[in-house]
Amino acid sequence: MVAPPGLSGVIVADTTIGDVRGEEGFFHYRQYDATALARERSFEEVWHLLIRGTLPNDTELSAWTRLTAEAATIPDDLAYGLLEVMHASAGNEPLVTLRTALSAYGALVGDGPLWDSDEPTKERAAIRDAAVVPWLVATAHQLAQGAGPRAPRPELGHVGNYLWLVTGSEPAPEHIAALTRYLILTIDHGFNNSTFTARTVASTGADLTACLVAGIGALSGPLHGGAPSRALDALDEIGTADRARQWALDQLASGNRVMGFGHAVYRGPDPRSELLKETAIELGGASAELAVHVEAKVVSVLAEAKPDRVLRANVEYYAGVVMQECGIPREMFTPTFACSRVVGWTAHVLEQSRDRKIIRPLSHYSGPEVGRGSSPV
Ligand SMILES: CC(=O)SCCNC(=O)CCNC(=O)[C@H](O)C(C)(C)COP(=O)(O)OP(=O)(O)OC[C@H]1O[C@@H](n2cnc3c(N)ncnc32)[C@H](O)[C@@H]1OP(=O)(O)O
Ligand SMILES: O=C([O-])CC(=O)C(=O)O
Repeated sequence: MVAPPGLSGVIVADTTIGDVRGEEGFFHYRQYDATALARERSFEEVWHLLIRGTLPNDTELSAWTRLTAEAATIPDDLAYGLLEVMHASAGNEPLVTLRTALSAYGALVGDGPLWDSDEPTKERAAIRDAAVVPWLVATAHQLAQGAGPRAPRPELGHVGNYLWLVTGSEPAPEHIAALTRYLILTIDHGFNNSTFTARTVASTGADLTACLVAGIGALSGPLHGGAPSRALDALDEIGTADRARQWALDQLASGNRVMGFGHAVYRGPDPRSELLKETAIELGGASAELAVHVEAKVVSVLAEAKPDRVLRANVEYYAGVVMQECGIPREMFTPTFACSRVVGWTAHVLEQSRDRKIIRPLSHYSGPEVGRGSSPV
């Protein structure tokens, strides 16, 4: 059996974490509409849902909030070694420093392979790694600016604390609300490339941090998580709405993809893009207005160029506009995405680790003919 290119449309695992129904333009976490969760719930509640399988009641939420806030603090005896590594990587993009720092943190903590761990140990590692990523990301950014790390402010909640760590200012309630929506919308998304990557590593029984570092690597590419800053760069380049159509035509004529458009699974609107568009408009600002105009022009140019494919704005398009309005610098867009997706990766890694079957497909050899005994001489 030969799978289609990119494994498109192939089901490779069972999951109870969530799903994307591309034809319907719908996705869910566990048994809840993910966009409803993004409108109504806190990040901590959805995190609990992904890891423990249920939305928490008040008592569970208090305990979970305490647990995750404690896990977000690097123990003093490890902080020095970790900061040494991060300083050495500070000249890189924050996402590169994140993957380096998370790997170093995993090494300092010294978890064993998932294969040998019991469920409570695996869950502890999952919470710890996901909790610490926002601080690592924000500190990577601080070090790249030649500044020192900021002390976490857990009383602001997971999202408010992240905004504080990145911007150094008291976060506005509307920015916390907007970023919460974005972060909940991007926690998980079926078998996207980075999640599949993390699960593939998990299927070998490797340690949990190794799975997450692999996921970060996958997320860094422009076709996956690396698009929002490029989408915003494009808006800057376009400048005014009247230039959008020609700009899009030029992109296609040069063989370029328009970043923030198209999707591997959605065959109509991406529901995340619709909610983020609403959020961007609520936040106001010139970028949102321009983005709305440009979206319409780009969609019509793509429809002319690819009449047999519906290519719409994906989650990354308005993500950049929302993050910019919240005061997050452009080089921090993909690292901010990593802060939410790490929760999805950990849920998937825990699930995959319960299935003791290694993921190992086949390839079709298409080189010169060869047989037993073929040798270079
Ligand atoms: C969180 C996320 O990862 S969301 C995705 C973020 N990435 C981007 O925004 C990058 C731009 N978009 C893309 O590159 C693609 O749409 C992807 C990677 C998201 C999906 O890729 P695929 O599943 O291979 O796309 P799909 O099969 O729908 O492509 C169909 C055709 O449309 C073209 N196409 C798809 N997206 C775009 C785009 N944004 N700009 C121009 N052409 C496009 C493809 O090149 C393909 O053309 P072909 O038939 O001549 O080969
Ligand atoms: O599902 C995908 O292929 C890409 C995506 O939107 C995501 O990972 O959020």
